[in-house]
Amino acid sequence: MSKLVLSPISRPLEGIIEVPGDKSISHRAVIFGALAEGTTKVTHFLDGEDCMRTVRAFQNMGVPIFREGDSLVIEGKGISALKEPNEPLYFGNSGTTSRLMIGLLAGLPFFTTAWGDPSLSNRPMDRVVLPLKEMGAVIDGRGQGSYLPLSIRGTKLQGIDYTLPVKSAQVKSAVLFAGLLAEGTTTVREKTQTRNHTENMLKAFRADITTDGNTTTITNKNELQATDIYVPGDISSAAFFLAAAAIVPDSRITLKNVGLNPTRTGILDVLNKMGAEIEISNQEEVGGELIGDLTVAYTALRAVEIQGDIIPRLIDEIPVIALLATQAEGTTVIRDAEELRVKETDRIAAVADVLSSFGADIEATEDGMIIKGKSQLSGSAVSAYNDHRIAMMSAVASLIADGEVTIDDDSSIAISYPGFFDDLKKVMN
Ligand SMILES: O=C(O)C1=C[C@@H](OP(=O)(O)O)[C@@H](O)[C@H](O)C1
Ligand SMILES: C=C(OP(=O)(O)O)C(=O)O
Repeated sequence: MSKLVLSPISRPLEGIIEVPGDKSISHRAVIFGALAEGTTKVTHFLDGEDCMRTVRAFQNMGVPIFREGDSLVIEGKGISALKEPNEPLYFGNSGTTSRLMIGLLAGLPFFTTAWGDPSLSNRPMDRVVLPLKEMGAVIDGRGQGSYLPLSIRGTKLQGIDYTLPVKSAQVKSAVLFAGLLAEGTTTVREKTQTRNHTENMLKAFRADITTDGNTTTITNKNELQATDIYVPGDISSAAFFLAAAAIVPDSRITLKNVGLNPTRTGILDVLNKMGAEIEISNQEEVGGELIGDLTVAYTALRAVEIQGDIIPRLIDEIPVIALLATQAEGTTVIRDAEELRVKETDRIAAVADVLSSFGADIEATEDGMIIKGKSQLSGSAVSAYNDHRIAMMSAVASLIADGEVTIDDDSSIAISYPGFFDDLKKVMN
């Protein structure tokens, strides 16, 4: 636990930074590398705590995974070489590790137990357990398998045709992983498109998968082909610097090699609508994922309405978007974001609490929030709710507060952005 005291800054933010690798893509690179036959080299892998949970899970199943220079090397020996772990798998704080791994473990021929920290133990797992049970999975735990710890007796699964009841890439991915191991064909349909990194990477590893709009079909394949992966910068991490540049007067920041997959770029649409100018340069496609450099400068912001299909494209950025809204003229309304209630913490309640401590005019609603701007933020002592995104949002807010900000514990930042304060220092000099 480490308490953090931050002082407001008096100079603009300026500079160029490269944010760490994308968390979603890093998890998936480890999973597919471990399932494939051959060596997968992952460059710009995110060394955050969450992704290390996925690495350790596969090490516990006998897959050699190690660092070599800047890369992570995974020596896959194929799906059939995975071994029953001899200890319970610990997924820490990571929802992505849990949902994706449960999908996979359900179809592997051995027994596992999985557990997590107190936050993860309160997050719903029935959203993956229910479709997996329809496929024949044998899973048990509190609330009939709704919460970790879970026991998973891997078994032969049957393909299904499943329409996602929640807008969740984790659920989609869990069913696709199970589909990779199941007999027959598995189809996943989503009403609103969520991030598609699993589909992109399954194609790169030569799985038998097709996508047609929001429908994905996968057929059992025992062999995936190893391939090297470059992990783009995480737009969810870049978001904190996009916001910082937009709200600290006269700032200008460039972020290099950021992932610009359209299923993730909702925050850029929101910033544009708020009046911020974002320059995108050096765009290219690497391994099925779009990347590019982003430059953002300080501008007067105006309020926006955020709802509907854009929500999954910016779900993890809503805490920092709420901070942006406190600096925008007018009333910002965020709707359809009820998923925030079941993240690392209830992010609707946490954001409303933290930003009102800073003096913002914010009201939590059932599925979002209403923020009236523009407010002068004041120094305050806040809780990060043990949530990395709330901790970093609070740190960015401190840049424009008129007094000292104390954050009770900043250790959660290591979940997704271990070098956050080093990068912040780079643009403060
Ligand atoms: O698939 C993924 O990598 C993720 C999907 C999202 O969660 P949901 O699938 O629960 O919406 C997101 O919030 C999370 O940070 C990462
Ligand atoms: C919700 C998040 O991650 P996860 O679901 O993997 O814990 C996040 O990173 O904001």
